[in-house]
Amino acid sequence: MRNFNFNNFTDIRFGTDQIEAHLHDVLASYGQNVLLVYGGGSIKKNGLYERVMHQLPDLNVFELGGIAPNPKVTSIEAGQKMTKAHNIDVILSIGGGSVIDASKLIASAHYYDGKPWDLVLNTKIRQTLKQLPVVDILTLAATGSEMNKNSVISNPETHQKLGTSGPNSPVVSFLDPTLTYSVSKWQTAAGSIDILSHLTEQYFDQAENTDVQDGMMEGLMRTVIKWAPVALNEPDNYDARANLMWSSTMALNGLVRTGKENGWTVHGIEHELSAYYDVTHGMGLGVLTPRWMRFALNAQTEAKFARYGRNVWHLVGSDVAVAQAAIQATYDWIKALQAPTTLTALGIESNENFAVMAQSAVTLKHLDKVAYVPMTSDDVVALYQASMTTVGFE
Ligand SMILES: NC(=O)c1ccc[n+]([C@@H]2O[C@H](COP(=O)([O-])OP(=O)(O)OC[C@H]3O[C@@H](n4cnc5c(N)ncnc54)[C@H](O)[C@@H]3O)[C@@H](O)[C@H]2O)c1
Repeated sequence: MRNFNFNNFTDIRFGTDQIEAHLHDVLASYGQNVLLVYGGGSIKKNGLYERVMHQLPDLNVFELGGIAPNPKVTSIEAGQKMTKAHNIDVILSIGGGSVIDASKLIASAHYYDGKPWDLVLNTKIRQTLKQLPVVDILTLAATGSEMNKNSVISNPETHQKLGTSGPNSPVVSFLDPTLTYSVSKWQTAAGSIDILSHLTEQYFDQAENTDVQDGMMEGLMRTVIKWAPVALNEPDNYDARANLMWSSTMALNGLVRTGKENGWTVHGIEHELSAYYDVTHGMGLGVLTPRWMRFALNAQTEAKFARYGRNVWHLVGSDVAVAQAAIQATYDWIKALQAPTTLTALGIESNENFAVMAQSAVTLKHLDKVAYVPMTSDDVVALYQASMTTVGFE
């Protein structure tokens, strides 16, 4: 286990009716001027917007809607202008990971006079800046953005989708599972796959003997595997939505990454897919993960894959048999969520960009050094190529 520092100051308000009980006072404690950030407008259709505004009659609420999935840097620029123009005291972010990610970067950009993309390219600058407080109301269980410092921002002009980390996570996060009843089957599946991927990325890691973290992750993985199909079939099953929501937060609030090397191989490779083809993040991960597992299984890693098979999938048998069956079980679970199982099914018809995407993933994520099983750009091209068909899995 590596050395680590761990703290997380996000105040979680989990469950129903927390918005009515606390939202007003939480926001007012930071000031009168609120920037409300949201996405495509589903909050206006499902009544959440009215419900929130009803709580805030005495606050000055300015609105920035239209944050797109895979949020674009242009939205951050718009938010930066608004926070400065209206002397914003606190950001209220309502949505999934895209909206919360965008809000956290806007919160930093408020204290910066240059272009927000500078802060993505150079996280060190961002770390020296103050950050507006971000209060969020989570509407989709997936990313853990509600309790971490990360944002992932896209720049379509440069074909880049990059992670950036701020000094603070949201100050308060409202997690009401009932708000996720309206999440579509597609997004429920994508979010659940994202949660599982966050866990496998941290579980299969160069640091050894991290039993505290691995045991917690096995429990979280079993939870997602159990409840995602239930949420898909019964969208308003509270227990399913509650377990998915809390596992998404716990998977990426920093707790289980402690003491790890944190190679995050598949995310680096997926970010290139989203940057070039704007695919749904979780769906890209769902296609790549089983193929990456096949790549990563070797004599050195077999015992860890067998542990995954026994403790997560309840498989029995020899190490090699359990390891292979666990990878197939991962693929079958993703398929059963009605998720695409090939890049072709995600609309990627040609391999023309694979070489440049692979090179970028290896360079940005140092996949040749910190990955669980180091990868060259040729390995990544082969992974993209293997993800074009179901050969080996069907
Ligand atoms: N910050 C992090 O640590 C982190 C981790 C992983 C991924 N990400 C990033 O987060 C983004 C993905 O976020 P996401 O998976 O939460 O999805 P999202 O925020 O992009 O939302 C996906 C879609 O679901 C809709 N939606 C949201 N809530 C809904 C609801 N209650 N009912 C109906 N529709 C709803 C949105 O309008 C949107 O169209 C990607 O850019 C990804 O790279 C961030």
